[in-house]
Amino acid sequence: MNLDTFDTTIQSLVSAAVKAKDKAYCPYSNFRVGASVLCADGSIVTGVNVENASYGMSVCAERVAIWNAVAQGHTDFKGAAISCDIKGDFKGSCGACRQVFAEFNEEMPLYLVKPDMTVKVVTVAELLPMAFTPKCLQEERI
Ligand SMILES: O=c1ccn([C@H]2C[C@H](O)[C@@H](CO)O2)c(=O)[nH]1
Ligand SMILES: [Zn+2]
Repeated sequence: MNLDTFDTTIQSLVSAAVKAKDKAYCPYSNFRVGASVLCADGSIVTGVNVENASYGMSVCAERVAIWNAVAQGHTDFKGAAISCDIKGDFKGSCGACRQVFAEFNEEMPLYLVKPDMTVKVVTVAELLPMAFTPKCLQEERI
């Protein structure tokens, strides 16, 4: 979908993810990712992937965005946008990030953004069916 299909809030969310990508710290993969989350009060918080010489310590843009937002007092998320430089088919977030999104809102729309600024919308539930969420811990147990 074209960006002008969306309302101005989502356009801002998408633009924030694309702009954030410039700050990605990815000297090992050279794979830049920018993410943004839309909070219930309308604020937008961004993240980038942050890599490390100890490769396994690297973290994705999506989780940095969520963690930044939580650190700023937000836990009610209405959507997230993710921008990377892949020109081909849209790519969904990694499994770890899907799980972190599901913690807060399984129905949350994710706006996947390609370099030509076309957007695909998928929900967290579509990317991570049967997620283990906080509700699961309230289920009756033996
Ligand atoms: O959805 C994704 C997939 C990968 N990465 C990062 C992790 C690593 O820094 C680089 C290559 O995997 O891209 C993200 O930030 N988000
Ligand atoms: Zn990830």
